[in-house]
This record gives sequence, structure tokens and C-alpha cells, in this order.
Amino acid sequence: MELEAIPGVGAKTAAALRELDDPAATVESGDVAAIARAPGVNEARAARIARGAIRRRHGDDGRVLATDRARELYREAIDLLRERTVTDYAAKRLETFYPSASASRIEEAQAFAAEATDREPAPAVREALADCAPLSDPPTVRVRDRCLATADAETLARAEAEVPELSVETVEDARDVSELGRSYASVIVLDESFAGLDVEGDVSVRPDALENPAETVPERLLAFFAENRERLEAAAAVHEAAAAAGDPVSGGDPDGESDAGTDPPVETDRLRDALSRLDDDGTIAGDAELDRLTAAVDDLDAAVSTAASVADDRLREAIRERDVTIEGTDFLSLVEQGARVDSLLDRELADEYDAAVDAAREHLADALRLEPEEAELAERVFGGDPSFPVDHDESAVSRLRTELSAARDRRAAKLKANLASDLGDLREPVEQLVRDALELDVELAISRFARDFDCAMPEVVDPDSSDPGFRIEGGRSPLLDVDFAAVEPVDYAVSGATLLSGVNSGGKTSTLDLVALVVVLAQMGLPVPAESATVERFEEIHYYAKSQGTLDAGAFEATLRDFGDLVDGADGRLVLVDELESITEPGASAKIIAGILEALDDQDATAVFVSHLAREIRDAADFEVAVDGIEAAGLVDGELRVNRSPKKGHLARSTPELIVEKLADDRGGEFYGDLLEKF
Ligand SMILES: Nc1ncnc2c1ncn2[C@@H]1O[C@H](COP(=O)(O)OP(=O)(O)OP(=O)(O)O)[C@@H](O)[C@H]1O
Repeated sequence: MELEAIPGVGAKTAAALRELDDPAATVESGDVAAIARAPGVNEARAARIARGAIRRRHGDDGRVLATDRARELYREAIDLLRERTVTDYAAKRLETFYPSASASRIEEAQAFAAEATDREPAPAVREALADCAPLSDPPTVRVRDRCLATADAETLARAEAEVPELSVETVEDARDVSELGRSYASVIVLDESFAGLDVEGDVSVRPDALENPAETVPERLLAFFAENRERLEAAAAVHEAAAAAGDPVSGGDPDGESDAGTDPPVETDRLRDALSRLDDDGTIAGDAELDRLTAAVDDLDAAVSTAASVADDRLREAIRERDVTIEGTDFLSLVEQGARVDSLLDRELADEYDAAVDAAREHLADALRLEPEEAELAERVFGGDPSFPVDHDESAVSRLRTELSAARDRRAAKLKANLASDLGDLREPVEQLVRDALELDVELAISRFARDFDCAMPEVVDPDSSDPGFRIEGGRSPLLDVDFAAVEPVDYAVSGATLLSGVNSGGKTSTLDLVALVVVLAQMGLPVPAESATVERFEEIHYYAKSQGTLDAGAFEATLRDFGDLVDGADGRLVLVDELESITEPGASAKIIAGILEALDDQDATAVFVSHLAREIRDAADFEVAVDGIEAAGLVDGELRVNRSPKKGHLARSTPELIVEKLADDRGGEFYGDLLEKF
């Protein structure tokens, strides 16, 4: 696939995406986190790219949201969903849902949403999701004790690109290799031509080394798992919590094409076991023998010096308690030549000296927890010529250190290789494990949204169906300034162009918001806050909010031009307009609105114009304008009692009319009666 063919992907972004393992498949997968691994692509951008790929797949290049207010409503819908996510990932991923005019896209999203709404949002799962995040790639680890070697320039370039962790050295012959063997603990020769090579040291010829990075640089895998430990444990916990809640994470994928199977892609116990063998810095953890050898190397110098002190103390004590007879000649030589007492020690305190040396050896072996064969080496550290304080043999210490370090490195390398081989099997499945957990957050957000606002999956019908326009039953807008529990259900259906009249604060604007929200959500493929809804698949949604007061001539002209464009090819459009009359004086407004309505009606657009001038517009129109009304049942204690569902074919009485009527009833008299007649 040409990446540049995706809407919104230019040459630069395409170049960044090509850095991904499988750019086309990743972009197509809709996996926002995976796309965001491309250099310089953040998650918001990744969501746009994923959306672009969806559009391309469905040949969906239209823009349904045609006005600022329509876009605002979409943002509000997205916000309601995002508030219900736990992870940042899910919040971004929700942005791949957009109102579409493509039947196949809506169906695809509906299938995903339908499965999502079946999910039971269990609190334990939400809790487990808190630490979930997409996997990240750790920075390249440099491994200094191993190198790759080749005589071939091409192999060299490939090796440098594929195994940045290791130095790649050029060799021409066995001598070069043997030279490397002296500088590196191990050398891996990549050329077949060196097969059968017999040089000293840990040198192997492995032409397939680049194909098996897990073997060549187990550190890479270990670093990956160490870096992602918390995320992996969190993802495992999500799977377990979901299974415990009786709603296991299935291997759903972001395209909504779920596949069967409810077992997590990785046995979580196996993953935990592997992780427990790994330290946070990518080294081996939890191996007693490795810990012993590491500590022995680290503590060697300190242990030698305490062992010497132990011997000194023993000897000091022994000397203090002994009467030493010293011959005159010895005494003379001591006094005259400053001779050392070593000879005396040897002669007079040989047993005590031996006991002190034994104590030092024992201490060293105990302190370093040495194995018998190591202890043999350690014995040589003490026991040279008698001296006080007791001396140790530095070269024996150094030999012991070399032995212990080599044993430690051998042990670590073996464990690393074993662990890397276990982790290698998990590398792919854990990607799925984490992705499924994060996708579950998306699903649960949709499910919670649907539950919180008593949603139903709408029917989205073809524009040329027998039932175009929209029909909402029991719609309750979550965008109102009242508690959702207090929102009164609204039934409203419109096919063609209609005026919506009604008392002040009757809920006209709220009705437009509800219609826009339901249509936007329906075309996103999501459930809508209504008992049921049928919505035409609109090409475009034009929602104009109430204008703030009269416009000056220039702004008025611009607005009129907008509407001129709007009525041009209006077929398939949903037009929602709130009190357009306020843009200019009432008389002119009525004529303009009548004209626009007429043009829209002619073209089979669906339109709702909220207006207080319904009567005047109807009078100014050359066709039978449909008028619906939000009716007040009356004024009770100065409060309006409103039936929130617009009544079809009904011009609602205005608030002033209601008040005059009330006065006529309450007060009686000619004036109020005459006034009422004028309405
Ligand atoms: N379905 C509903 N359930 C409960 N309250 C509602 C509902 N619809 C509207 N309201 C309440 O009525 C208030 C006024 O609604 P809205 O602004 O939609 O009326 P309006 O008819 O457009 O008013 P105006 O003619 O002044 O523009 C809202 O702020 C909300 O508190």
C-alpha cells in the first residue's frame, strides 16, 4: 500500500511510518499505539493516521461534520466517551471513531460497538487497567564483551544495522579472529568461509547469527521485557480480572473483526515466572548461584581484609598469653640489626600462626560462601611466610577473582540465554496481550457510555430509503445542564424541512443538540442516548448555533452566502439551524428563512429550523411549510410546564401569548381579551 495514499499522510509522515516493522499492516490495524512507535508520531497524530486508513479502506473521503457547531457536538460526544476510559491509549484510540457517510464503515464500527456494549464494566478490571500502557522500545543496550566479525563489507553493513548492540569488526583471516578473541569474551564470526576455524577462546562461526537476534544478543529481549515489566504485569492482571469477572478478554482487534478464543495470548503465570527471573536493568534476577558468585566477586577485597584481621586478632591474643623465651643471640640480632620477629614467630609460635591462618582461610571461604574447589584457590591467599600482621598473597587473590568472575559470567550468560529463549516465545504474544487489554479499555468506555446514558444501537438507513430523515424515540441528551436522571425523554422525527416553534426555554435548542448528537453518534457507529432511533446516513451535517445578535451588513452578507452554498446541492444533508432570525430584522429574517426552507425542501434535505417567527415564515413562504411545536401545557406558579417532545404539525404558542392568556383568565377585562385575539 502506498502510505501517501492515506488521507493526511504526507511524504515526511510516510517516511516516519516506514521505520515501523510492517508499516502497511500496522497502519491498517488501527492500532494507535503501534503507529505511534514511528519516530516523531505522537498518539494524537497516530489516531488521525489510523482514521485516514479507515477512510481509505472504505472509500470514505467526505466530511460529514460541515460546520463548527457540528464539529463541537462531535467533540462533546468524544469527550463523553473519553471520560469513561482509564488509559491514555483508549482515549486516543476513540478518536478513530468519526461520523462517516460510508455504510460499510458504519457497519464495521457498529459491530465493534455492539460487542463492546455487551461487556460488563467490572471495577476490578478498571483498577487493573490503571497501569496499562502500550509497550515501548527500550534504548539500545551496548554489549561490550561480545563482538561480531566478518570479512564481507555487505554483511558488515547489515550486521551494524541489525545488531546495533554489538561492535562489528572486520577480519581477514584466522589471525585477526584470534586477535579479537583476546579483546572480547566472545566472538561470533558471521562468514561461512571461517567454518572449522580453530582458535583459542570463545569464538564461534554462526552465519545465521543475524537471523537469530535472541541468541546473538539476548540482552535485547531482556531489556525489552525489563523496560515493559509493569505494563506486562498490568496487562496480565487485566486479563485475569476480566476472566474472574466472567467476561474474558477475547482476541478482539481494532477493526471490530473479532476472532474466537477467550484464553489470553500468553499464559499469565508463565509470563510472571519469566519476569521474576529478570531484573529491572535487564540482568538476571532470582538465581541464588549467580547472586552468590556476584557477591563473592564484589566482596572479595573486603573479605580478604577482614580475614586478615581475624588472623591478626588470633595471633595477637596468642602472643599476649605466651611467655616467649628468647635466646641471647637472637635478642642481640634483634637489637643490633633491627631484625624482624618473623623468624621468632616461625620458631616459637608456629602452631599459633598456623591456627591463625586457618581461621583467616575459613573466614574467607565462609564470608564469600565459596564452593570446595573455589575454597582451594582461596587457601592460597593466606599461609605464606609467617608475619605479623598476617600477610596475604595478592596474586592468589587476583587468581581467585578471575576464577569467580569467569564463573559468574558463564552462569549469567547461560541464564540469559535460557531466559531469552523463554521470552523469545512470548515476544509476539505479549504484544497481543497488551493490545487486547488496551482495546478492552476502549470497549469498556463504550459500554459504560451506553449504560450511563441508557443507549440503544440506532438503525442507520440509506438516504433513499422509504424513511429518510431521523426518528428518535425517548431521546435523552447527556449534554443538558441538568442531571441526566432529570432529563425528560424526547420523541422527535423529521423527514423533509420543518420549522420548530415553541415557548422560551421550552427545549428547542436542546432538541437540536439531541438530534445532532444522535446523528453524529449513529454515523460514528456507536449507540445513541435514546430508546430507539432511525437515522438517515447523511452526507453532511450542517448545524448552525444561535447567532449572538444582529449582524452588520458584511457579516450578514457572508452568512447569506453560506446559506447560498448550503442550499446548493443540499440532497443528503442534515441542516439544523437555531434562531437564524436574530441575524437581521424580523421581517427580512422571516422572508430569508422561508426562502432557504423552500430550497432545502425542494432538494429532499432534512432540516429543522428553530424559530420564534414560525407564523411569519409560514406566511412569507410560497409552499406549505411544516411546523412543529414544543408546547407549554401552561404556566404553573409562574413556571412553564413543557411537553419536551415537539408536536408534529403544530405551531406552539409563544411565551408572551401564554402570559397574555393567563392575564385574560386571571384578570378578565377587554384589554387582555383583545390582546389575546391578536395572537
Ligand atoms: N428534555 C429536557 N429535560 C429536562 N430539561 C430540559 C430538557 N430540555 C430542556 N431542558 C431545560 O430547559 C432549559 C432550556 O432549554 P433550551 O435552551 O433548549 O430552550 P429553548 O427552547 O431553546 O429556549 P430559547 O427559546 O430561550 O432559546 C435547558 O437549559 C434545560 O435546563
